[in-house]
Amino acid sequence: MTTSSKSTLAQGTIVNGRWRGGRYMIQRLLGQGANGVVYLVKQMDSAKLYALKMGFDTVDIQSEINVLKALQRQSHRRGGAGRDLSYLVEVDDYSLQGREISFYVMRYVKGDPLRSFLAKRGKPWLGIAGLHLLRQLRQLHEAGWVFGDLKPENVLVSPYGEVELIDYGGVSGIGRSVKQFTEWYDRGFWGAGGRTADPSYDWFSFAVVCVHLLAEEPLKRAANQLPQTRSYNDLIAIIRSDPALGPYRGWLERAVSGQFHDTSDACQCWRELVIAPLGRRKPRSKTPRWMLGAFALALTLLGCALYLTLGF
Ligand SMILES: Nc1ncnc2c1ncn2[C@@H]1O[C@H](COP(=O)(O)OP(=O)(O)OP(=O)(O)O)[C@@H](O)[C@H]1O
Repeated sequence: MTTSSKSTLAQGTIVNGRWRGGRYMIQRLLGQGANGVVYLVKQMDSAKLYALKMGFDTVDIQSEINVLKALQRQSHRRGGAGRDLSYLVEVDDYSLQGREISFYVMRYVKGDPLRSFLAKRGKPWLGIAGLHLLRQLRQLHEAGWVFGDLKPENVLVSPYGEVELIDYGGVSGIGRSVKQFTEWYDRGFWGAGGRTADPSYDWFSFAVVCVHLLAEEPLKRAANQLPQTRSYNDLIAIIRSDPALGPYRGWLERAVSGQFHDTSDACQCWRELVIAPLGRRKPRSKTPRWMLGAFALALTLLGCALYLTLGF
């Protein structure tokens, strides 16, 4: 049905859906990955903004669409619980110079990739963002799926730390093989287990994402070793010794060794370690006033986000 295209479309191009008649005007390129290209588009009828992904390869994009549709059906059956029903908006084909290109339209997520979010807001915000991310994974796991290709670029974070997973191309049914992964976050790469899709595969990737964001240099050194010397023990050694990982140490060690009962348990443990420091903060002495002000503002923002996230 479809051939692939790696060229990008210019701003102002109208994408006409061949079968469903939807019309979308390209506003700008949002990003391009291995599987496709994603544009910010305006729906012509409603003037609403969406993200539109065109696949390079029909089979890959179709499997992504199938997962999103299955998640939507599951959510319908559960009366709206689970994956947001409004995420997948439309699926269609676009004719371009005699070729058919499959595309889907999804909610436009206004946010920063996890790494830029933390660079802007500060490393302590990993607590909030991580909790939102684990809740998303819990929903997915409870519905019978594993995300698979979890990495910082696939996590978009809103200014208050709410998280949206993007790129469902790596999602697999529990019990199947993980179909798409990225080396550093892959359990097999570290000799820490197989590539069967089970919730612990995502816990492992989530833990390496945290190590990557907080202790990048030692992770890079360990990952760059020869495959025959690189091992799960290198990860454990970093987790046990790197000071930046201190607050998360216990959780990370359990995650890389798959020691949670389920993802609900993983969420609960993470929630506890996010709450714990709140009772321990003391005002500092001899600190310039402007710094106290900035610190108070940052704490207030983090506090508001915590309040909204944890629902005190
Ligand atoms: N719903 C969305 N809202 C906003 N931006 C998005 C959305 N979906 C994707 N993007 C942007 O487009 C980029 C590419 O999207 P995506 O990761 O789905 O492509 P891919 O080809 O599957 O990538 P990969 O090579 O990581 O598999 C993302 O990094 C992100 O910046």
